[in-house]
Amino acid sequence: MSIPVVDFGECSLSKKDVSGEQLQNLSKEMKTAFTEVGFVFLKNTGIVQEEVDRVMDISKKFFLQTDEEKKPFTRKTFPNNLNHGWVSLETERLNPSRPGDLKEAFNTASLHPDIKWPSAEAVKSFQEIQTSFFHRCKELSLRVLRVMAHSLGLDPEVFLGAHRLIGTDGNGTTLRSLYYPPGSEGLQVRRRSGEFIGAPSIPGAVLVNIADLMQCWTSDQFVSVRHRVLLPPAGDSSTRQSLAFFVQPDDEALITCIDGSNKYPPVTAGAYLIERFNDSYGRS
Ligand SMILES: O=C(O)CCC(=O)C(=O)O
Ligand SMILES: [Fe+2]
Repeated sequence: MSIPVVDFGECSLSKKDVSGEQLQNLSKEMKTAFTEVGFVFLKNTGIVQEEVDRVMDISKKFFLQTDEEKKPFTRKTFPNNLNHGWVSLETERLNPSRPGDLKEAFNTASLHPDIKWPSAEAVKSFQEIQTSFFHRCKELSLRVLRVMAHSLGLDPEVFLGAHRLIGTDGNGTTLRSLYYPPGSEGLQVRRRSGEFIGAPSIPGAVLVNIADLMQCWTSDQFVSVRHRVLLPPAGDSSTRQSLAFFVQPDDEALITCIDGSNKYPPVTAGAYLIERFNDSYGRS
């Protein structure tokens, strides 16, 4: 059993409008993936491998600089957005019962004009590349959110209405470039049966993860499942890179179960995110 692959061509970014009728089949396939697995690969999204490679390349150039060169861009030093910036090796701990994660990251969380961007010769186009890819991911995410609502028979605005501020400091959405030291094995996703299955990357495809807040919002109709990147086997010397776009509702959006139940208490998206940061970076 592997992660479902769905053709998103009907809603591709290369198409201007999407009619309700075209959403029918797509919605059905996405619903199955999100209710049974929690992850889905989307093909033909309009985001192409060349764009992804460009972001990967410039990110790698950033990571290959010395820690001294990266330090001025450290996360938590940007007053208008505390999640923006560089996360050094072993700073984050996504599983609180384990040591720090073996990875570096760069979070593009703010597009505010006051943000100081890396500008050394090797990474000159860093800002332009990260920013334009952020916008592409934003557009795709809005389309995915619309299909999600459609698939549950809901008003298309139910999720979109809470994602009006992506790309501003009133919304926590973040493009993360991740860089793992040599040998980290690929991503694995846990099935509901408990076994971990591989999620080997498909060139040109986008992997969508429901994640915890969306599970709460949909009252457990969509499932959020554990996933992990394993430690390297001894002797492997290749590094691993990935790009993750963490879509967040607007900070002030109140997330309440869409079925009207009280299965999860209402929470604003901003408060929820701060709580999760405290879990993975330590309370401050
Ligand atoms: O690197 C990956 O493939 C997955 C990263 C991830 O799941 C995360 O950063 O939350
Ligand atoms: Fe993750």
